[in-house]
Amino acid sequence: MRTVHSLKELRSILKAFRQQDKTIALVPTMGNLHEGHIALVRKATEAADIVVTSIFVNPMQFGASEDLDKYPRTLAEDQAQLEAAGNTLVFAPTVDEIYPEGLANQTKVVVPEVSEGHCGASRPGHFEGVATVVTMLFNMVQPDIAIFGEKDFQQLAVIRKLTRDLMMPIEIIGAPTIREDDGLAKSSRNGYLSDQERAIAPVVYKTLTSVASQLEQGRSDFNTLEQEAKEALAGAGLRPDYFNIVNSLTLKPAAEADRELTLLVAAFLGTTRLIDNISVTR
Ligand SMILES: Nc1ncnc2c1ncn2[C@@H]1O[C@H](COP(=O)(O)OP(=O)(O)OP(=O)(O)O)[C@@H](O)[C@H]1O
Ligand SMILES: CC(C)(CO)[C@@H](O)C(=O)[O-]
Ligand code: BAL
Repeated sequence: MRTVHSLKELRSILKAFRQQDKTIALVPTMGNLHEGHIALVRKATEAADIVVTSIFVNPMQFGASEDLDKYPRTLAEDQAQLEAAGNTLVFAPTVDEIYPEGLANQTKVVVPEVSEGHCGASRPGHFEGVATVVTMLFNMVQPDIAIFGEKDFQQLAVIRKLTRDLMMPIEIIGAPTIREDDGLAKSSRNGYLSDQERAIAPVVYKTLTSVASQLEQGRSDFNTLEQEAKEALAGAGLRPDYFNIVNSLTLKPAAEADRELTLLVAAFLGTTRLIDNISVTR
């Protein structure tokens, strides 16, 4: 497995693979890899000949008061896990390589509708940053396939729409959320939790599954269910950011006639912001 830091090296290696008619899968990450990321890489190895994993903590998607500076950077450990999972190439560029003219002068990609609400409302500019860097990664790697986790449900919807709207010949594959034994979705940010917070964190998934089963049993008073879920989170010591029951495709508030629903949640535990979701068919 090779690691490259420059676009020039990346392009020259990929050109050789393309000349051999190899198919390429891209797994974009911000590093500090865990089993959730590795599941994406394994899926990629089944779907394409060559797997490129990018590791880039993208400053454009972080708000001014967010955790850009403290976000864990663990390249050596990440490389070892990727090698074991059958990854071919790691692309770990510097910020200057990606934004040589700085962030203020950078052309941006805006994805309407699905970027609005939920994390888009709580993290203004976040999905613009994600859509921009993912578009750039797609142009740099030119993959046949790209794999993203369903844990970031709204992000996956944003990327599906941008790929469709910009006519990119890339198949987007979503992969299920990998969880700890107690249900907590694996996330790099779980590492910020104190022992006491870590013990409380599974309440997020427990609340999701409880609301999901009530929907399956026929409840459709969505606003009341959302309110009850936020109260359950607050009662356990979390500070709910949002708990929204939405149409799985549009991410708009659920309507009585909708059959495919997704429950989207974000909540703070101390200073750590956790997100999760679960989908229900009724
Ligand atoms: N538990 C998980 N199961 C499946 N996919 C995941 C999981 N966690 C992250 N991913 C996916 O891995 C890719 C890279 O995500 P990222 O590097 O932000 O990881 P993360 O652990 O979600 O970090 P963060 O704590 O910053 O949200 C995304 O497509 C994301 O959806
Ligand atoms: C897709 C992504 C790598 C873009 O920076 C990031 O948002 C992430 O890790 O989910
Ligand atoms: N996992 C999505 C990346 C972010 O929170 O910035």
